[in-house]
Amino acid sequence: MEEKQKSLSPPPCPSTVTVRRNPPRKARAKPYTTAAKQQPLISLSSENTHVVPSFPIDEILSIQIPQSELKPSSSESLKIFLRIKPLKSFTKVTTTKSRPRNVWPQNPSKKNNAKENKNPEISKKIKKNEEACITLNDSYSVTLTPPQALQELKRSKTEVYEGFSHVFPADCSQNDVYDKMVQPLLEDFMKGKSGMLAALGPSGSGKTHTVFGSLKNPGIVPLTLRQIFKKKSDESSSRSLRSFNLSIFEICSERGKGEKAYDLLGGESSELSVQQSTIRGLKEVPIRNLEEAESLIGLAMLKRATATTNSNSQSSRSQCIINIRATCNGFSNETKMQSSDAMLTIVDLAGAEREKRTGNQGERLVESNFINNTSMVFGQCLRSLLEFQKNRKKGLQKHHQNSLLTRYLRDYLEGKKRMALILTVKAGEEDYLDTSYLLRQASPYMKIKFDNTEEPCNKRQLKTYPRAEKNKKIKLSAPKTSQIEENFHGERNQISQEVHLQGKKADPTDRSSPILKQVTQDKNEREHIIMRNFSKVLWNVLKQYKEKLKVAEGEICSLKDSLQREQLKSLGLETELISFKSSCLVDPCLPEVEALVHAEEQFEVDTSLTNVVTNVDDDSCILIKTGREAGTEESSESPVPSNNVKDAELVRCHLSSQNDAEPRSVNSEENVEIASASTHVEAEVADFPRDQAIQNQNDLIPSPEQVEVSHACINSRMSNVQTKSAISRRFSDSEKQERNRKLLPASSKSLTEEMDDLEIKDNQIEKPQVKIIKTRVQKKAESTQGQEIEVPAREAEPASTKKQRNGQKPKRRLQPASSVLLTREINTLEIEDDISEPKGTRAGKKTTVPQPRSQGSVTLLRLLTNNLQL
Ligand SMILES: Nc1ncnc2c1ncn2[C@@H]1O[C@H](COP(=O)(O)OP(=O)(O)OP(=O)(O)O)[C@@H](O)[C@H]1O
Repeated sequence: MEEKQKSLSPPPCPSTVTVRRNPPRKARAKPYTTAAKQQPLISLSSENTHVVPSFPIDEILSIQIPQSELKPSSSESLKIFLRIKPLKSFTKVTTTKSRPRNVWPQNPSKKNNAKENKNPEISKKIKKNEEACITLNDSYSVTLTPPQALQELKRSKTEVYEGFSHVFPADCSQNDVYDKMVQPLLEDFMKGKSGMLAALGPSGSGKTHTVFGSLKNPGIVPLTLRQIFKKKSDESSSRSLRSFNLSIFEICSERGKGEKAYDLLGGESSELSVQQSTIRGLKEVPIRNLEEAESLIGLAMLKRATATTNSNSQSSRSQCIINIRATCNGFSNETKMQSSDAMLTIVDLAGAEREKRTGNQGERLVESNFINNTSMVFGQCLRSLLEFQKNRKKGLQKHHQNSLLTRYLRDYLEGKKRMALILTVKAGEEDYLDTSYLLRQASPYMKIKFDNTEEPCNKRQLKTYPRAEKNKKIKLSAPKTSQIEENFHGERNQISQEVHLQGKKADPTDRSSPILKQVTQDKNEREHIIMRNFSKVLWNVLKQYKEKLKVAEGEICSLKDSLQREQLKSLGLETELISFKSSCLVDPCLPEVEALVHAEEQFEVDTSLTNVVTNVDDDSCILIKTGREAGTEESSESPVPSNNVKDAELVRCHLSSQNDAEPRSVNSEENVEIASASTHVEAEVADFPRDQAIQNQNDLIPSPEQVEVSHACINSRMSNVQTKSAISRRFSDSEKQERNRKLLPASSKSLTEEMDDLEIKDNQIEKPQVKIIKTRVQKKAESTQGQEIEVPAREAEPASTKKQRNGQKPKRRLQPASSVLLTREINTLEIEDDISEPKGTRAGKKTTVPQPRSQGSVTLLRLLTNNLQL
């Protein structure tokens, strides 16, 4: 009972505070944990009656139960060992470099002592290098302490790595490693179980040394071979039938392009074909004894790619894989060995290296990239397997596809076969980062240890600043006013409490307090920021609206443009409609004109030539009338109704354009109309026999009534002119031309050549009717042949003009504005010139001989001139 009570001593009080940053992992083996924790509880209950003993530090150290709990079980497929490289070797390298050539090797310790005496700086340096960053806690855990420089920067903390199968201290031997790490695997291998051994660590940390060793200190491979053949020799006595084969190959990168495998026991063409995880063509050399095996190993090492780097004078530049295959040819009753083959794989990985440290360049740099990449992938696979071992529910994350090595070792990295991994680390301070990186990646467990006494103060300092963080939260979460107030009051209370704690009496309502002032200022600043942000948002919204308005204005402008275009189109259509109407107005008149002409013929036959002239005058707006045919006689006896006379007049104007060949300059549309009208009258009058005109000269003197009628006719003509001018104002030049082709044929005299061409077309259209008229007029001319008398133009001045000169004004004096222009145009006309001016070629078609202007036309012109003058 006493022994039991002694063993159930009170729980130890730790000398240092260890804070676990990461929460306790569920994957940790719980049976150990619970057992370890239950034990102190029991002891507490049992020790209530006893006197509290003195603080048992020794016992604490002996009760490292958690360490034993982290010891992985032998059933786990992955075991991780740690080997610390002695610092001495690093010092040795340093001294070797400083050793002059052509000098025999000396005792290093003596040499160092001598140097220390000579140069104290060097001794300091060596001493400094001798300071280790890693210390062994026990056989399963180590503590990694950052260098002082990093500690000051607070970039790193002391880390405790635990859960290793075994930690080999710096002074351990190769045999220790073999015994603890290789022996169990070899035993299983000899029983027919495959297994793998791998060395992982930064460059120059002793992987190759651990795996191969030297002649003096043979490593895993030679020791294993020795053991194998030793066992074989033992078994040979017991008639065991087993054979072993050896194959060695390396995986390296070819100029950084890809991974390639080379057979280190093959001939010259040693490159191997790689298909996924299978390597084909690998030569397996049977090994019958240790000597053969060692020689093969030596041969392979010579072939293996190595190079000198800053970290290692003979650095491995490839991943080296050694396979020892055991083939069982029979069944041993003693060992119960299985008949299947077993493979023992030993891997010497190339060491990861930092570029800065190695100073690699060119090909070396490419190699180191490949090595680092492979090491990283291997480390990822390892980490996944470790996590999977802790918590199998999570599942295994697979990374093996990312490199040939991990693909080849897939079964091991997925935990399907047993694997023992030895991590080699350098213990120097300057190796801290490399070591820390490796241990974080490959150690089973890690703890961060806070032993800095300043931390509580820091935490207290942090505690005093959450106000700023609170403010930020408020700002981001668009707070309500009540929330802000609440926080504000909370802050104020907190501050008052703090002040109270400091021994000062502070009134929360006292705004003069500097702290409260600060709070108020903070609040104001916060409000200011809120308002500023709000105004920014508003400003942005306004900007957006402005842009939208601009877009809308642009649309309005485009719509306006399109509207104007549509209006122009409609105007064009309207113009076409009017022209079409006018053409329709002309065409129906043709039969009426024909009827008029027929009526004229009948009238000619029935009556004398005088009557014919009268009829012609009727048709031409009764400009020339005999006194007998005035008044009611015209309306009753005329075969054509008065309204039709106007239409006929229009047609006649149109037709008479063929006879108009006299070119005249035309200033406006109105002038063209009037000119055409006048020329038309002239042509009409000129077509009649001169003697007839002379005969009727006295009769041609119009009465006042006749003058009125003629005025009415002129006014109606003027109204036509006005409408045309109104139209001309509305339309473009091209439209005017088109319109003139239809409405203003009589202006051919004054039109340009272009219009003359158009007239030709018109002539072609109107030709048949014109011919009829011509033939009839010719008939008239034949009938009155020999009666022609040349009459001077001045003599043929009509009496109506004389009457006008005498002051007799016409009843209707209404004249449109365009008539002013017309008047000017008429005034410019020289009647005398017109009379004497010979007709053009076109006129020649009808009247071959140039004739002076008739008296009637002169009269008409005078009449027009007088009537249009203001
Ligand atoms: N435990 C040790 N005891 C004595 N010397 C060691 C030990 N470990 C390594 N060395 C020495 O350190 C040097 C570098 O070791 P090694 O070549 O094994 O490193 P490495 O990890 O294989 O490097 P790399 O990855 O670059 O190949 C060698 O000269 C080796 O003898």
